[in-house]
Amino acid sequence: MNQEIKVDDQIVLNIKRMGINGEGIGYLNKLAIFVDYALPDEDIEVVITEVYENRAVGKIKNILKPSSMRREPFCPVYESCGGCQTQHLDYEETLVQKRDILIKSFERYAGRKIDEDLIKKTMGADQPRYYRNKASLPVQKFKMNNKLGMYARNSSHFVIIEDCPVQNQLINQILKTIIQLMDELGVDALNAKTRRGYVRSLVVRVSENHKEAQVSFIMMNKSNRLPSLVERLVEKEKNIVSVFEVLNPDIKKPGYFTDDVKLLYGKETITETLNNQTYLLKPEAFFQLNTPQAHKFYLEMKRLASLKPHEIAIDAYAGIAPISHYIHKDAKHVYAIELDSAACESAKLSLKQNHITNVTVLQSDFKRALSGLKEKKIDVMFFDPPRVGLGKESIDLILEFKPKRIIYGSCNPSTLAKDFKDLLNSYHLVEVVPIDMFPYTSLVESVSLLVLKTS
Ligand SMILES: C[S@@+](CC[C@H](N)C(=O)[O-])C[C@H]1O[C@@H](n2cnc3c(N)ncnc32)[C@H](O)[C@@H]1O
Repeated sequence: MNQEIKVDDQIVLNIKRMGINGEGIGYLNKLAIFVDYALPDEDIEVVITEVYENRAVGKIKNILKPSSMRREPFCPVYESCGGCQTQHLDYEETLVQKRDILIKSFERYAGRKIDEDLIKKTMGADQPRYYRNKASLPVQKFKMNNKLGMYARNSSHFVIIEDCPVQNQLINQILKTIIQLMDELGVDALNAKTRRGYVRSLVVRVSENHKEAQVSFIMMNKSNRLPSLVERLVEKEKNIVSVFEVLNPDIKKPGYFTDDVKLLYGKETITETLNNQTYLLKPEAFFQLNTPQAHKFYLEMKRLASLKPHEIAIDAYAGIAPISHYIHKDAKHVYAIELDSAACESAKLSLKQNHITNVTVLQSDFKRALSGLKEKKIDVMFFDPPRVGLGKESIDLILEFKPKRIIYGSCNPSTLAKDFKDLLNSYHLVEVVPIDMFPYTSLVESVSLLVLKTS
């Protein structure tokens, strides 16, 4: 336990920077103190709530000198929900802070000095609100009514949400209609106390450019009234073209989808168009949550790669293979590697629909698929892994292949910087472009170009 400070102490703190979860960080001597909703340059009166060996946590008691960038949050449940972390900061300034988070992560984890000029300005969103094209939200029955909500950060407290201002408005409208129909027809949400009820969560995805909607009911128990609800729903909400029922009775299991998936209405996929190419999205398959920003992300990947017509590329952690779609014309052949079977199915359907013949989809774990490509001369590798990053074993394998260029799309600056630590022994970092994929959250997405060092 730290000797300098204890729980319930009140101190005045000058906030120096923003942390990876959107909190303000100030220092008492050398001890970092993390304060939610505090902003860089502010003087804050803080009450200490937690103390550890190398850090402490505090909460704002009083803002003595507010930042000129402080703004009124636009969501009524901003603080209790916790889904967004930076609504109290001017949007343009959030972009500056995201670049800074990348720089600080490189300083901390990359094991060498990285020239800050290589890290470009964050590409902001033209429409930073109403951007999420998919909502996955729990529902609960309270006394007479069903309610939609979200569990507060690190808590089982259920925060009721009526309208989410970072979610596509069509999703908000569809969710409201579903809740009304659940009340009317007695298709109840799970009651957390009695464990009675049917619906655990609702997943709604919309395609921005076709305005098609797909609804998945994640069910604790089957309800024989669900088919009538769906009939009424699609009558009221004409954009819905695909409805699934997913049976997921194991309350302890995280996630939404199981193998027990049944199409109740319409088609298996919804259609999205990006860059004049059509994607067919199954409900379980990963697709970037912010469609216009995803377009910028893929264009940056294509630009940074500068592929040549004779080159062979790998699109690793491919999802439904949007990167392959964007780059296929520039390359001789692309291998898209993806673990999830629904995503691979969507990828194959989409490639066929777009008459693309020089992309092979390999449904496999990345390392296993790459080991199987030892005979091929891979020139360029594209990576877009989940938040855990690539990790040492994958990097060791990549270094056996030594592709000429690596394009690394990342949604986590810490794991990106840790992966750079090993990669930068053999590669030059040429450019990093942060892209604001999740406005008003602390999440930092980026694309980097690494070029093989020549001896
Ligand atoms: C961040 S998403 C990126 C998807 C895609 N590049 C896009 O932009 O839509 C990461 C993907 O990696 C896949 N994945 C996770 N672990 C994997 C592994 N070990 N091998 C291959 N793919 C994996 C996930 O199923 C997911 O589709």
